[in-house]
Amino acid sequence: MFILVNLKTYPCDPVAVAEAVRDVDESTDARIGVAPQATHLERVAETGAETWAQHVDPIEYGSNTGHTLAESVADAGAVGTLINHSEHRLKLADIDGAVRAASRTDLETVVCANNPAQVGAAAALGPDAVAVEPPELIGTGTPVSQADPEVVEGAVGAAASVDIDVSVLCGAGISTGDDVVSARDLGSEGVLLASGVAKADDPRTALEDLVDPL
Ligand SMILES: O=C(CO)COP(=O)(O)O
Repeated sequence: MFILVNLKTYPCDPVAVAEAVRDVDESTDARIGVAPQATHLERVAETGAETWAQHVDPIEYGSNTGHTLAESVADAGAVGTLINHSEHRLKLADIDGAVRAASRTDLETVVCANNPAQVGAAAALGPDAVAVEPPELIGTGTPVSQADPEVVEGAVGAAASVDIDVSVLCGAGISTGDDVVSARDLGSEGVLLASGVAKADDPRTALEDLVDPL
């Protein structure tokens, strides 16, 4: 299972979380990555944790003030990027452009989607993975794998019917090892989560709990 921790803009210490991600990753068969804010990418990558960007724009080098260039996040040490997170939605053409921008510099891509229909559309753009996250469950602590198992199974089916090589993650409300196991049982190859780690009193313990049953 791939556990990707999105730090959003939560007021946590990104380096401390990254060090916990690095250490817990070494203690488990699961793969763990962390997606800090763009300004923290370099410091996070220097810890040795698998580092992801939260977003890249569908642009090339040039006159793009305020945008995020795939080459720059790769230079900062990121190995992958989220695209089209529910809190950073893009138009379909821009999702396509962002996937291409990431591919230019060999960043792994996870395109987020709200539901199975969007997962099918996202999978058709050729990312490495899609992540289904019902927006109404994000940040609630109610795990998608329990509250809406059909959406996870539907996403797995939708992606497989378009491109069998596109992995499926799920997210929203995931915070325990049991949630991760439920997600796996529904066919998900990983989870995308945020508050369960970023807002935990002790992110390291939260990470250890997440991988414990795997
Ligand atoms: O948006 C999410 C991960 O990208 C999910 O957030 P929560 O884990 O806080 O529900």
